Parts: sequence; C-alpha cells; structure tokens
Amino acid sequence: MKVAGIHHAYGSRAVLRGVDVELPRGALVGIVGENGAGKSTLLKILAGELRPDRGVVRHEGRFGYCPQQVDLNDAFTVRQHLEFFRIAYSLPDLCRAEEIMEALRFSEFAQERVGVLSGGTRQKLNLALALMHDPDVLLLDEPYQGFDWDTYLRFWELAAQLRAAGQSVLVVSHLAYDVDRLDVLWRLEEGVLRAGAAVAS
Ligand SMILES: Nc1ncnc2c1ncn2[C@@H]1O[C@H](COP(=O)(O)OP(=O)(O)OP(=O)(O)O)[C@@H](O)[C@H]1O
Repeated sequence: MKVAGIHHAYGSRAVLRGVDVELPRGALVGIVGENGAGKSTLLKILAGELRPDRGVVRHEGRFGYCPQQVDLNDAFTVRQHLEFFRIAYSLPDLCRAEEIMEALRFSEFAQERVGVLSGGTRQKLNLALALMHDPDVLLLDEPYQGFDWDTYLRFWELAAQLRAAGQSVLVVSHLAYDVDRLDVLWRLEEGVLRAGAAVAS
C-alpha cells in the first residue's frame, strides 16, 4: 500500500497537510501522534472510509481495518459476528477466526452476547474481525486499548507472526512504548509524517 500527498481538512481546520507513506510487505509500521493529531483521519482515508481532499491512495491485495470505535451489535453473540464477517469475506469456515480467538484467549465467549462483554473482550473481537480473512495489509487504530498486560503481549506476538507471514501491519497509537517491536516509526505532527523519536507522547 502506498499513499502520497494526502491533504484533509474539516472545515477550516487542516488536519493532514501532505502525508506520504508506504507500507512495505512484511513490515510492522507504527504511527504515533498526540490526541487530535489526525491519526484516525489518516487511517479512515487509508481504509477508504473517508475521501481525502487531495492525494492518492493505492491498495494492493486484501486489507483489514480495525477502527478505533468498536462497531459491534450488542444483541448478537461473538459467534454471530464472526459468521456475518465470514459470509462478507466469502470464507469457507471459521478456522482462522478460531485460531485468533485462541491466541487472544477469548474462545470461551463465543456464545456470549456482545452487549455483556468487557471493553477489552470487545476489542479482541474487533481485532479478530479485522484479521480473520488473513489480509495482506492490516490497518489498526489503537488496537490494544483496554487490553491487560498479557493480552497486550499476545497482541504483539500476533503482529510479529503476521509480519513473518509477509503481511503489512500498520499500528496507530497515541502511545509509543514498544518502538523496538516496529520496523518503522512515524510521528504525525502538524499534518505531516516525520521520522519518529522513540519516546512516549
Ligand atoms: N468528522 C469530523 N468533523 C470535524 N472535525 C473532526 C472530525 N473528525 C475529526 N475531527 C477533528 O480533526 C482532528 C483530528 O482528529 P483525529 O480523530 O483524526 O485525531 P487522532 O490523532 O486520531 O486523535 P486521538 O488520539 O484523540 O484519537 C481533531 O481536532 C478532531 O477534532
């Protein structure tokens, strides 16, 4: 995936002022930035959810998108969500989804209604829905929000496995703790991407 010259404004507020970024195959890329820096805006543009005012977004292969706001239906069970997405992705079965549930340790909630799940478990499901079709490019907006420490570590194990399998993974966060896990770190500042410093924001 490659994007070039992305500009976006909300009314008179220019949020992105010429963003260029490339996600190489098999790379784990991080984008950090302060609250309101424009990270979610950039990810929505990369995912095709928002049209930029200017610039080019070029996709290759399948992609998965895990938005910051969990978009789940409280009345349905975890399993029903997986089943809806299985059909949407045209997958023959839920084997990969079940592997991800095991990896993130939430298989036991398969029959639970989403409305009764904890915030962290909802986030696990959100992640599983973005991952279950083995995308070539994975866009993750604050993917570990609400995770406990063990789950946070499992998340990074999973991300490393995806990278090893040749997938491109973009992690966007306002926190940059674990920068040594990344191949590339960018900082979104004043509407442009700069080479990131390895510090928490
Ligand atoms: N739909 C919208 N309409 C108007 N302004 C918006 C809209 N969405 C975002 N903004 C503004 O654009 C700026 C960037 O927002 P964005 O959500 O992209 O930032 P962020 O870096 O993801 O922030 P956070 O870390 O708090 O999630 C903010 O000032 C926000 O208020």
